[in-house]
Amino acid sequence: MTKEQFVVTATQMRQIEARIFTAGMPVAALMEKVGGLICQRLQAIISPGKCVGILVGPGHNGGDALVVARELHFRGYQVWIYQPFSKLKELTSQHFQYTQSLKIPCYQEISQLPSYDFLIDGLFGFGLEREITDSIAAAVNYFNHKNQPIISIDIPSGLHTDTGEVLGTAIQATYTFCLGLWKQGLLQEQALPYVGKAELIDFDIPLADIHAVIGDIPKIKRITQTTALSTLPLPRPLITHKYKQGHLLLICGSQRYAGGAILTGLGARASGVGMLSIAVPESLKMLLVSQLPEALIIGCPETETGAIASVQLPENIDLNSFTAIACGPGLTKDNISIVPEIIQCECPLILDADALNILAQIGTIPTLKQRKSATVLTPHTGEFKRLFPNIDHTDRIKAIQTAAQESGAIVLLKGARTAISNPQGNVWINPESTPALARGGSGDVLTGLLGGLLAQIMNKEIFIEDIVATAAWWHSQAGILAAQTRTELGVDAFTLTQYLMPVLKK
Ligand SMILES: NC(=O)C1=CN([C@@H]2O[C@H](COP(=O)(O)OP(=O)(O)OC[C@H]3O[C@@H](n4cnc5c(N)ncnc54)[C@H](O)[C@@H]3O)[C@@H](O)[C@H]2O)[C@H](O)CC1
Ligand SMILES: [K+]
Repeated sequence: MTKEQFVVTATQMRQIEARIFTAGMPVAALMEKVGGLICQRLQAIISPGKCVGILVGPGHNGGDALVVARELHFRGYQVWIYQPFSKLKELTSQHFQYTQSLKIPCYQEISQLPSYDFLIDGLFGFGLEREITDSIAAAVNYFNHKNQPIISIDIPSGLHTDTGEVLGTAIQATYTFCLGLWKQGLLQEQALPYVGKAELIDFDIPLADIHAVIGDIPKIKRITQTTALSTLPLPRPLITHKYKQGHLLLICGSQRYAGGAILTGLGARASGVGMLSIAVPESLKMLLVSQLPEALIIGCPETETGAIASVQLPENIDLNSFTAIACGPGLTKDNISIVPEIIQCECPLILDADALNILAQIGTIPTLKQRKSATVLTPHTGEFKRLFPNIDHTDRIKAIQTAAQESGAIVLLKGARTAISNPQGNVWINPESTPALARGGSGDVLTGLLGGLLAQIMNKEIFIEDIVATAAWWHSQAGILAAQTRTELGVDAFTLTQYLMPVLKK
């Protein structure tokens, strides 16, 4: 595992650092090393001679900031310090004293502050214990309103290290330099408006110390490009044929939502799955054939509202001839017998969109209890609350762990920070996405892509959860790439399908 995959709480970080100190690394030496690494990084962002304001807190976050202040001062930046605290930790106080002997200007009142080009936020790190109030809160709000770039050390001051919630108020960082290991709060949805562009500053924490504290297999992992690409069925074996590359059945579409079937099919196409069958209402059959000539389109009997009345497969093909089934996009809730009809299939089953709404209607847990094979649910927040109305939804990570554990399914909760949990409570968080994906149809593409990937891993030692994480990563990277070229307004779902391949090429 690479450092980028780990996610830690404040307690875990404190325990890991305590091991390093007990092993003999002096605290001051670590702070010096960290301050030097931050300074190196800052010099790549702030051109020489610029004016840099440094916010200094009472703890070691402040200590880091003072090391940075001193080093930027020696490198010719115009540095001033804002340090409004009366009591500082010993090491922080020594660093503060030295900056004063270097005549680096220091202010206690925001009214006296000079102008600045950049602000370094060293108020609080993972030692934040309570709400930020009074003059500190006023200062944080003052700096936020100045609308000038702020670089937060470790965590934007004011954010809860584990939950990402705002304690009173919080710095809205342009960049967050997270130190050593990713803090869990930075990956929480509610932290998004405060974290800005986050990067990890590795200060050589020994892997042994990490595993000693968080165990051999961490409960919560951050999806990275390395882990995502490692599970793709690439390269393909030289000797293969279309039936060995999986056979996916999509059950989707209705006269009201024909496009959902097409988008799901296009997502599946991009996955490279060997055989693709798409069951749609009979009246959509020719439309799908025209859009996806390589797919086997199955025209099903339809209700008078134009929804699939039942999944009627051609003779000698039954549900168990497929290596994955995905059901839901564009289905409508007109016919709720579809879910019970397919729930017994022996291959991995993905339920999305209206299949989830039907599942919620007929009873999530009792229905899923019938499953003998893997099930993946891909709700957005609204569908998730309907599926699991009785669980606490405040902390998204705990909510999907509970839902997965109660239902026995893998739950992928879509959002700005899509999170995945398996029934054992292992969690994968997708750390990057784009608001460009917040459009109708994006989810259909993900369902097709995920279905196609799941269909290809049969009898391989790839965990289903890893493929689900890969699909989430791939889908969001396509959105990010498309938004880069077409702006965040230019990523309609069809365009998104066209950017799936370029992500792999990249
Ligand atoms: N542990 C190390 O040696 C290293 C830590 N790193 C950096 O230091 C911080 C963690 O340092 P710590 O002193 O534990 O906590 P903070 O600097 O975050 O400050 C907490 C400090 O502030 C007081 N406090 C907490 N909440 C409030 C509040 N709402 N209002 C006022 N005061 C508050 C609390 O009593 C503490 O004294 C970590 O994030 C890193 O930045 C180094 O990177 C490596 C060495
Ligand atoms: K900070």
